[in-house]
Amino acid sequence: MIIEKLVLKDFRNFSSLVFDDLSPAVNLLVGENAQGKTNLIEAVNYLSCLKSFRGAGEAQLIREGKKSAYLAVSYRMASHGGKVEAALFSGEKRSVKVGGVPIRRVGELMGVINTVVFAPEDLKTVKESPSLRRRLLDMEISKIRPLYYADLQRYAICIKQKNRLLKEQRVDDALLDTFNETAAEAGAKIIRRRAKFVEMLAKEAAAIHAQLTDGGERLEISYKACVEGENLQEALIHKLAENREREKELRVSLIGPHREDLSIQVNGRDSKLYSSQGQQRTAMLSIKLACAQIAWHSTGERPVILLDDVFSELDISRRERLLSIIKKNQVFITSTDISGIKDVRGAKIFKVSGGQIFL
Ligand SMILES: Nc1ncnc2c1ncn2[C@@H]1O[C@H](COP(=O)(O)OP(=O)(O)OP(=O)(O)O)[C@@H](O)[C@H]1O
Repeated sequence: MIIEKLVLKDFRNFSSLVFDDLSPAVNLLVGENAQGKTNLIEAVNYLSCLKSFRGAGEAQLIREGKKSAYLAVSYRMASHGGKVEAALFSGEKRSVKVGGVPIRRVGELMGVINTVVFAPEDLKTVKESPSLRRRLLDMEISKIRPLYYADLQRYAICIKQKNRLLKEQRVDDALLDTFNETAAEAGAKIIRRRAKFVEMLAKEAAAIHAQLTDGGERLEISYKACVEGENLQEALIHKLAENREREKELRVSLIGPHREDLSIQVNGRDSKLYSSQGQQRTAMLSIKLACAQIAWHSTGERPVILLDDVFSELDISRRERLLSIIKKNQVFITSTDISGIKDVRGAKIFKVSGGQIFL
């Protein structure tokens, strides 16, 4: 897919922007620090999932001193084109439209615009808590399987209610059984999808990582679920029954996909504990590019790739290998330094300065 036009009004440090001379290949957004480069790719990404990849809330996205912000992208795919727009208001509910029609749930937007973003914050996914690795899986699967998002929501609500019950003085066993049944039903679907996705991810990411490192490093990814086998739902029911007393004693839900993790190993060792910062960054980049490959295979459309400040961390040969991997996608790359990237074939260079763009 190709983003043809981005319109911003009072979004972050952009008061008013119509950005419509985009390249269908590489777009280099170059400028000094704090000029609005990341804000631009944050806006494109926001319209794909209604979340800021920097973890910002809606209030932070609205230009300081203003009460509302507006963002819109027009896109083109092989079969059709369309428009996604969002209006954000301080203290009021946002309004989101796809093709001019308001949507009520985030799930309705999933997969409409597919982007894969890689930003310095992504290093946390390797280094920090399992919840970030689960979030990566869940976001990427939702983009290609919008129904998965509904299963996740159903499961999350169930676990929240179950945890509330487990905190009560006297736990109603019949109610606990009901929650466990719902958790097993939705949980089994989540585990099945995650396991299948990670199987593809492991293969794609290992190949990309070998390419990026010129065969110098080996990346292995795996997902260890709490249950395995043909009938995951039944296995999960049994496991929950086995752990019922322990859950009651500890007053928290311990078993299920909300407690699982993705293992990321470089050269046979846990990347979180043993890899250098550069190795972790390359591992994460390989994982994100693999997600883009999977999205392409699953939907027939190549996602838009958003790379925030990635070049400054890569040596020239890794930059060149990276560009050859993503050369068929539309790409947005932010950088403070034009040297070393100005010769990228087919690239359009935009200067970003003080919330404005110059060609
Ligand atoms: N809600 C907001 N209203 C107005 N300005 C904002 C808002 N949020 C962020 N900014 C400003 O936007 C500017 C640009 O931020 P951005 O992160 O896009 O910079 P950048 O060009 O990517 O810089 P760097 O190269 O340092 O990463 C900053 O000066 C920041 O203070």
